[in-house]
Amino acid sequence: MRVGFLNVNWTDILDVFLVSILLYQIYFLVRGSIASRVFLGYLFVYVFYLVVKGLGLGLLTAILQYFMGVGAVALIVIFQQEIRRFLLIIGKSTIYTNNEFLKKILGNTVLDLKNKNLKEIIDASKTIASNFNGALIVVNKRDDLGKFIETGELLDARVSKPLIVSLFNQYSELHDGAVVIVDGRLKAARCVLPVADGVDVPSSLGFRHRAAMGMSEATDAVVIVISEQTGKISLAVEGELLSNIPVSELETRVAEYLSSDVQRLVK
Ligand SMILES: Nc1ncnc2c1ncn2[C@@H]1O[C@H](COP(=O)(O)OP(=O)(O)OP(=O)(O)O)[C@@H](O)[C@H]1O
Repeated sequence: MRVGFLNVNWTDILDVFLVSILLYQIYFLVRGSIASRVFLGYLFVYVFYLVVKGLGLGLLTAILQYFMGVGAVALIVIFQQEIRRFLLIIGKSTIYTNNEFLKKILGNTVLDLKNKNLKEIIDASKTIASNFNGALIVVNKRDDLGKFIETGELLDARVSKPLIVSLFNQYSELHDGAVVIVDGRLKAARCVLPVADGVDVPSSLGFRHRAAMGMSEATDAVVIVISEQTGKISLAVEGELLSNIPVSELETRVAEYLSSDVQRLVK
C-alpha cells in the first residue's frame, strides 16, 4: 500500500501499533513520577537523533549515538522500580497464575507459614494499636529483603510479641522506622523503606503509610502499618494500602496473602 511517498505494508502497521501500546504502557507506569520527565527527555533526544541521522550529519549522529548507548544503561538504573512493576504485571498475567504446571515448576505453591510466627506478630500489632504507638512491620514472603535490613539496626532475634511491642514503645531507641521479619526472625529494627511517590498515592497519606506502600510495591512482603494518631491498622500488599483492617480479620488476611498465590487481598 502507498500512502503519499511512503510504502506501507501490514507489518509496518503492526509495528506502529505495538510501539504505541508499549509507549502507552511505559507512560502509564511512569506518569506523575520524576521518572516520567527523564523518560520524556530521553524520548526527545532520541527523536533529535533520528532527525540528525536522517539529515546525514555524521559527527553529531555519532555523538548522539554514544550518548543514547550510555543513556540506555542509565535508564535501566533510573527506572528500576518501573521495570520491576512492568515485569510483575506480566508475571501476574492469568496465563501464569492459572497454570498449575508452571506454578509447580516455579514453586508457586501454598507456602508454609509454620516458621513465620504470625501469631506473635499479629498479637503485637493489636497491642501496639491499642496503645496508640505507631509501627511499621515488614513480613517477608519470598523476596530477599537483605538490602532493606542493612539500612537498620541488625538484631536477628526470635520474633515474640513482647520484643515487637517494646521496640515500638515511644521511649525505645529503635522505635523509628520499620522492623523487618524474615521467616520468624526479627532481622532488624529502625529500617528505612522506599517511599511510594506515584500519582495513585493519596496526598493526605503520611510517610509511615507511604513507606508501607513503597515497600510492598518494591517487594512481595506484606507490611503491617499502625497509625500513631488513630491506632488504626492497615496492610500494604503489592503496592496497595488496605486501610483500617478490623483486628479480628488481621491474622486471616496476612496468612491468606503469605500462604497462597493470592496476589491481592480482597478489599
Ligand atoms: N521511609 C521510611 N521508612 C521507614 N519508616 C518511616 C519512613 N518514613 C516515615 N517513617 C516512620 O513513620 C513515622 C511517622 O511518619 P508520619 O507521621 O509522616 O506517618 P503517618 O503515615 O502520618 O503515620 P501516623 O498516622 O502514625 O502519624 C516516622 O517517625 C518514622 O518512624
